[in-house]
Amino acid sequence: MSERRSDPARADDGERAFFGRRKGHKLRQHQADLVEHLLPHLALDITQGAPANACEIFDPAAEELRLEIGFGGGEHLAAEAQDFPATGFIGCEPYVNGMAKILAQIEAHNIGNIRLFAGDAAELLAWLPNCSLSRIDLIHPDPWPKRRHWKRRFVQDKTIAAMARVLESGGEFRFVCDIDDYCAWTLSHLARSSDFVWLAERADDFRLPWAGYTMTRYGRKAEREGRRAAYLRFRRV
Ligand SMILES: C[S@@+](CC[C@H](N)C(=O)[O-])C[C@H]1O[C@@H](n2cnc3c(N)ncnc32)[C@H](O)[C@@H]1O
Repeated sequence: MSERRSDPARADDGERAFFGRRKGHKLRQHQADLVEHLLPHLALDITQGAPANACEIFDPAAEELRLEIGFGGGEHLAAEAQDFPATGFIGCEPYVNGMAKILAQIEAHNIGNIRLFAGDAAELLAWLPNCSLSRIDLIHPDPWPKRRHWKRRFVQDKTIAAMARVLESGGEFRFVCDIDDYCAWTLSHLARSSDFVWLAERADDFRLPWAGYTMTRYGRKAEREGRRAAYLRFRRV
């Protein structure tokens, strides 16, 4: 992974450094065409103010709005968007090769209820109005397993507060991860937030995916390598 030099510990004045990679292998011609010609129609421009009713980023306005952070190849995002056509979905992914993949699925299946942001989800969260989302999914986030890199994990007190601000009351933050330490980290960070409650009542509530869950590329990789994912659901109180 390419890394910025700045120390995220010093990015403490409201700014959060981004550490993922933005580019991988060269895009095929059709993928490059989609990024050049289709993405501008679907991309959110966060340099402009958000509409007071964020559902109006869709025309006609969506019934509700959901966000998937770091959608990777877009398997889960594309499936959810097709299963819930009245819901508007924002997919956030800084990695251009992932962006090309979701654009190909949007084109192939003529999906009309996805908008995209090709940047850091923390910036997108800051742009969204209060109480604008019914759900946020963070599926197999970059795990940053080394202790000195934990501060690069997406789940931090600040991003939890940002998610709490944009989620409506009763909305959900859903987190899927196959790295035990990151699951424990997320549980302990969410536990000390008064904005969320963990919804698990029995082990199967976090050991098994929720109904209708679409496995992602990283989920399949974890299974192949013998790691079991946890499926954590938190409700915004
Ligand atoms: C391990 S991959 C998982 C991809 C996909 N969710 C899956 O399960 O296959 C993590 C993804 O999160 C993206 N990512 C990392 N930091 C991010 C951030 N700050 N905002 C949005 N996406 C981010 C990466 O580009 C990468 O595609």
